[in-house]
Amino acid sequence: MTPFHKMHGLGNDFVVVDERAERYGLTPARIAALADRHRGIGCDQFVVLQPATRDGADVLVRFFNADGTEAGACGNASRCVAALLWRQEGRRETVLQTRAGLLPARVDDAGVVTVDMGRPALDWRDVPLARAADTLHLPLAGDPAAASMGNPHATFFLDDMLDLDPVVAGPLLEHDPLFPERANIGFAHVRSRTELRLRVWERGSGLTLACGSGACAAVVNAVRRGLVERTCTVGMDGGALSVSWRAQDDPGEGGHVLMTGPATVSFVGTFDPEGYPS
Ligand SMILES: N[C@H](CCC[C@H](N)C(=O)O)C(=O)O
Repeated sequence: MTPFHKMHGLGNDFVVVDERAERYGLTPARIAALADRHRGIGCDQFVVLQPATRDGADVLVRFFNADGTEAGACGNASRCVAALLWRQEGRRETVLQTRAGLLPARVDDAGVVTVDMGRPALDWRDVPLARAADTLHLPLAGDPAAASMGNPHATFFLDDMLDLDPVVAGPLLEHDPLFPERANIGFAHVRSRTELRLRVWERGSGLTLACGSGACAAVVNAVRRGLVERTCTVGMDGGALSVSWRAQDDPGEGGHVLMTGPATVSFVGTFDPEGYPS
């Protein structure tokens, strides 16, 4: 049997499996079956811990969406992994090795987690887009902006959150040919110079209660457009994150995006991988 932790960050929920000591034969098909909310455990993303392979990293973290596809970043799950390592190993500060790079994380006395999500990528090639375009104003109806936090995000800025329904517009935009690797689609409303409202249709998982990398991308894109200050509260259906895009000349974290918020263990359990299609 394979042990797991069921966790969430503001309701964006995860199954976390630790493969640092043993591999469990987790194929994309098996992951998708385990992520299924009726036939499996159910989660937005499936998170696998493996031994770090880079100097300076404490753990390699891989993120898989509910459809079994692997993503380069997952902000909410990154906070959850940092919180789990704190609970299990007593380490407040850890470095997560992800496809987006090495992400330093810190758990404070109240159990609130800050992850340095690194620098956003703003060039069309790095989002990526299928052709050259201004990532501040994509050639799409609704004039979204795009940025990568190690995963692709398009952010729409709405006068009213009801102007676009994420459940209707999200899947069409996720699969737009402009996004060769698909995209996470953010629907944002600027409440003030320091507050955004956001809903995200996530690539490979659909509408989630919160999206950490999406909150980071939304703040980056809003700052680029001059809509907000560099430190913002991002309110999502599941709750709020604090996101700060450090100025380029900031000592130590210049140009990095810091994301702060909660991480929760819901329960622990076990499953038999052989009981799921490989
Ligand atoms: N669906 C995303 C991965 C999870 C992102 C989200 N759960 C977060 O907290 O950042 C993608 O395919 O890039």
